[in-house]
Amino acid sequence: MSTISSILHSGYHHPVQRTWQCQPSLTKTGLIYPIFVSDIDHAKEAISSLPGQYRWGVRRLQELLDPLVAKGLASVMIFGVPTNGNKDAVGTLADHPEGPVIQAIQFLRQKYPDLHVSCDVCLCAYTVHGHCGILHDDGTLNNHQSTARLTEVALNYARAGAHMVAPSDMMDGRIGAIKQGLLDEGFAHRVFLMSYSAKFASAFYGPFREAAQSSPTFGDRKCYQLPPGARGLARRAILRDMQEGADAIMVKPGMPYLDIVRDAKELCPDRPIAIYQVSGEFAMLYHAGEQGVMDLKTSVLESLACFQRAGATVVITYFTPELLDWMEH
Ligand SMILES: NCc1[nH]cc(CCC(=O)O)c1CC(=O)O
Ligand SMILES: [Zn+2]
Ligand SMILES: [Zn+2]
Repeated sequence: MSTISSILHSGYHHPVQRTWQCQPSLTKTGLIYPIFVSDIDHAKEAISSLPGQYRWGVRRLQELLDPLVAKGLASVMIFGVPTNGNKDAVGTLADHPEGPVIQAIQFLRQKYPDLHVSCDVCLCAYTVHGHCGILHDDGTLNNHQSTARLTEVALNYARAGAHMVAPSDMMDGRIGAIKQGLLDEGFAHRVFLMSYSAKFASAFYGPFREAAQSSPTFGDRKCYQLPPGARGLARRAILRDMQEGADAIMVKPGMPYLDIVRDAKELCPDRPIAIYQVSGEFAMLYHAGEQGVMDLKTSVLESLACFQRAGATVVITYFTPELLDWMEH
């Protein structure tokens, strides 16, 4: 015989009651769509590792975005993809006035007045060696020079009109340096700083590196991205970035790291918490759906519900176009 307190099912028998048991649901403004922008103006190159995603030339971005904006797309995150010949030691093309990112910011701001335009800030897609910062001659990271260069890049994105900069490089001290730069240049009141605070050295970035052509030519990123099992380092990085002036904290990848999202929410209860459902997660769900192993819509919506349950308020996902069809608000 069950006791009164053992009865749970009556609390969620009806669909309305089920909504009462859940976090307030995420709406379309909580989604950020990552887009790859090529330095070839008229490009539309399929990315084989990310089915359905393309490297877009600035001149063709409208083809991608007109229908999505009509469905309620609120926010994009720009990733520049320069052709290999243009890469150098300091990532000049990251913020060159004719480069893909600055061109895309200017185009999007002028074409879509209500669109929230954000930029990933990193050097790996623009350096010859494919690392996220500037290197010493012996191949180790020059944290000081890297931070200065990343600050310059973030400020140039702000000057071009970006509403948000999101540094993914993982150099020590870059959040403080960028915040100070934004303050000094008078941008701090209109440019939002989202830190990739808890970014782990993950195999789940594999498909992205093909998309952005940003694989390191030697070594790996384990010296500047967190070891997957390192909860303590993640918590310290979250607290540090909050103290250095991050307006929001991001956790990346998403699904295997939901405990870290919960940690971020508890450490920073008054800031938006973002989660990046990365390229490898997209690929897993996509291929499972395609093979009929799982239903794509159901599993993607479930991942979203779980991100929210863990404490996320913003979700960066390649499924944004589908979600705009699947979500009602
Ligand atoms: N620093 C660049 C960057 N920004 C976002 C991702 C990964 C995104 C994804 O996998 O979808 C990466 C790759 C990396 O750090 O290796
Ligand atoms: Zn990088
Ligand atoms: Zn090392």
